[in-house]
Amino acid sequence: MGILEKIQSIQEELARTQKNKATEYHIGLLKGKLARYRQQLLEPAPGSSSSPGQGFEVQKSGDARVALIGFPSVGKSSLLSKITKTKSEIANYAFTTLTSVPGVLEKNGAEIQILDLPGIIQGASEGKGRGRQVVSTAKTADLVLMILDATKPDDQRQILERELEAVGIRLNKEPPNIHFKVKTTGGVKYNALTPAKYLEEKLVVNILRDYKIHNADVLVRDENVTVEDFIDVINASHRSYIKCLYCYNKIDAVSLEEVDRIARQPNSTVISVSEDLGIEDLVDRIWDDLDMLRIYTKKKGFAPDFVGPTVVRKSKNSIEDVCDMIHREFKNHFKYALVWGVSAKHSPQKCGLSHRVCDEDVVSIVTK
Ligand SMILES: Nc1nc2c(ncn2[C@@H]2O[C@H](COP(=O)(O)OP(=O)(O)OP(=O)(O)O)[C@@H](O)[C@H]2O)c(=O)[nH]1
Ligand SMILES: [K+]
Ligand SMILES: [Mg+2]
Repeated sequence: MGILEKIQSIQEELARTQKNKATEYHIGLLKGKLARYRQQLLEPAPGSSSSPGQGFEVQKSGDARVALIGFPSVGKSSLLSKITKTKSEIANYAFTTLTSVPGVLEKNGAEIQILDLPGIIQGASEGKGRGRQVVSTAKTADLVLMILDATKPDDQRQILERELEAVGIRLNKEPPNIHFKVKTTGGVKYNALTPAKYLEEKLVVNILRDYKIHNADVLVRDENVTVEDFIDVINASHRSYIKCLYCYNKIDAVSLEEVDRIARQPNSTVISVSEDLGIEDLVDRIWDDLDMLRIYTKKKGFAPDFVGPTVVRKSKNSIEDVCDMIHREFKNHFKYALVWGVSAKHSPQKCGLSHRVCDEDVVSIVTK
């Protein structure tokens, strides 16, 4: 049996197995196996030079990358052409775009790379069309902008989510709170801070056995983690936790009531590229979701540079991170930093490398 058939047979078994307490354990094992085969599918076949799991090779540029993911003809290229200076071919037939087309969105002095991609369809992650390349490219993004057609049924979103999940992308989710470490001896040591509701030691041990892991520490820190979460932790090196903004295009073609309903869904925004509706809001949302901070650097005796801010992420916002953004060598010559703005207790505050900056702080780095 090939991997695709194995995957299919497990999926069929999962579909016909009723979910209840008695089958929970068996379902857990099946899910572990399924994840293992899916992973194999994404890896190049031994001896082959091609690597099916690879994305389109587009040089990363700017301060962040946003990938446009969606079915054919939902308006991905129309949007790219609207918010960047790049023109990507637009037409009313499916699969107009056949490769990855990068454009640059300028916002708040930052440069955000927007990647227009070919449309994907159900089965993309298993290699239908350019699908696998597209979903693999999505993995490299800081934000997935899922473009949806407001005139189409709700299930379009779920189908796309499943395709992204199949290649290990987890949308709008934090990594599961499980400590996991593979060891060389000692067997599997399972512990939970409070008893896990959906996991038990025997299942954990047997899933690990299927992965040929016989020695490991497992500490469950959150009672709500699921079997899927545990499988994700075993496969952590192949998982990407990425924010997703759901963007419904073509609202010019649906009723106001429908627009209102869609706009109220979580992480969702509504636009019409052709009627120029909601575009500014969308760009603001992209900026917010990328969690970027603008830092204005200042040389001694000069006014701060308010035109070309140094951009850092909220999760990497120490003075050390700011130094790294300016120059690789910078922190080696670092003496102290002067900081003006929200993060400073007084202006300016003299700070070390670990000080955390806020949006629009002014920073002056003093070197040795
Ligand atoms: N009614 C309406 N049509 C739109 C809107 N935006 C784009 N379109 C039309 O939708 C069709 C597809 O647009 P594209 O930008 O080529 O779509 P795409 O998602 O890039 O398509 P592929 O590259 O084939 O995957 C074109 O005929 C556009 O003119 C919109 O806001 N409203
Ligand atoms: K199209
Ligand atoms: Mg296109």
